[in-house]
Amino acid sequence: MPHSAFTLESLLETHDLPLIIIGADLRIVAVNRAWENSFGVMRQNLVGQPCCAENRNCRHQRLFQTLEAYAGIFADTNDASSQRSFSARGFPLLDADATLYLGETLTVLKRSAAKGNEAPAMIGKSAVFAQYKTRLRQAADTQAPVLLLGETGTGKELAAEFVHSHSRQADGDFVIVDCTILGEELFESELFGHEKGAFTGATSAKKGLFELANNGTLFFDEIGELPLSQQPKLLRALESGQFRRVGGTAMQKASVRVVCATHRNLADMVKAGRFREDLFYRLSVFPVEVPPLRQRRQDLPLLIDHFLAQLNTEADSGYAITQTALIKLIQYAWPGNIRELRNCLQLAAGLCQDNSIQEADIHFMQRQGLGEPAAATEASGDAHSPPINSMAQFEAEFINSLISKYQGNRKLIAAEMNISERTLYRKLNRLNLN
Ligand SMILES: Nc1ncnc2c1ncn2[C@@H]1O[C@H](COP(=O)(O)OP(=O)(O)OP(=O)(O)O)[C@@H](O)[C@H]1O
Repeated sequence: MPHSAFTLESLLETHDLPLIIIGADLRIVAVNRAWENSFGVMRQNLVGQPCCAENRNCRHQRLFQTLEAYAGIFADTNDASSQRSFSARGFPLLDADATLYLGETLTVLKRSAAKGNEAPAMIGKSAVFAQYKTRLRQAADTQAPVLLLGETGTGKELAAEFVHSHSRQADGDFVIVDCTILGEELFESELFGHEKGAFTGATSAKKGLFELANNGTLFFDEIGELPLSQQPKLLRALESGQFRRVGGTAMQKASVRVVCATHRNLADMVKAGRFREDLFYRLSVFPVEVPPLRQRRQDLPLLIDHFLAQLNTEADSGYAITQTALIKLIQYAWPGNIRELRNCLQLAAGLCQDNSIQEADIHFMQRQGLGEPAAATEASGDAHSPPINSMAQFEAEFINSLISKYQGNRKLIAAEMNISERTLYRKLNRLNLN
């Protein structure tokens, strides 16, 4: 296999969301492992297959016609019995020969307890981790809304699932609301549902995420991104437990446990007038700080073993790590936390010879806006931000020019950059352009 193709495969694997690549003939070109795991189908049974069971007029076909990136919440039409829905982001991709493909990432929104889905294991034994886990158990025992505060990649989504699976709602569904895509257009119809004919394209009635989470947990991921204009609507629904579907007259009821997460300082956002104070108090009854990986460095060997074991099972292989490579991993500050550690090991496994991960196979993410990879000099505490390097400055200037060009419309900016909105969102955070 040519080296470049091999590296691209590795890059596909560093996406922790299910990712699918579709060709203009509406057939599947590639999927990553997260996709195989989420849908329980191996890639050899997928490549070459049609993208959708009924692929006339599907969202993928529309992208090839309009070349416009999309984001929205869709039901799993390939397996209607699963009642699964997911938030999908599609974006155009061009290869070196200017052939057009479609990339799509999915977040499965509803994990059904009825199907015996257990929350994935939370690994850690350090004192900091033990304290944190105790706090999560306490949070699970109360009925109060929980607010998870922590840096990117620290495991907030995993913590939310932990709270759900240890709470009285454990027999209900765990439903994720991705606030980074809930703009003004989508908010009400996705959260509260809509009736048939409520707007163009509403060809049938649809339940909203509140209804889907009835008797379960509604997890608002990145709650700090919820537009100010939509916040009163959410507050009203949470206070009363009632809402109306778009285009409907009847009041609907849903009993949901609310868990939110953010990497932002919501209290500062309240002071700056960017987050409603009443909603902040409503959501932050039980705050939980999610510790960054550098504050629980003792857990690194355990986490490394865990991810290597995962890779060995998935690839039916026997990866092992050398002592010097292990030391290199332990000395690093992990600004991208557990997600960065997992991606780093995945890439190293792809690059190493004879299944033995050496020091040279370990590559840390170049963090635009944060200078060189962070060596861990402090045992704990926050990573300092070195001066912005010139590459990051160049990238920031480029993105700024697109922000002016498209008046801040993230969908259009992401499309022009050939990246997903989620990736754009992470770049904006890293470069402090939000
Ligand atoms: N304690 C843990 N043990 C094992 N895996 C973990 C642990 N914490 C997090 N992970 C893994 O790390 C990855 C990132 O976790 P997660 O998506 O929950 O982070 P997050 O804080 O929600 O990130 P973001 O703020 O960027 O959305 C996931 O693959 C998750 O399974």
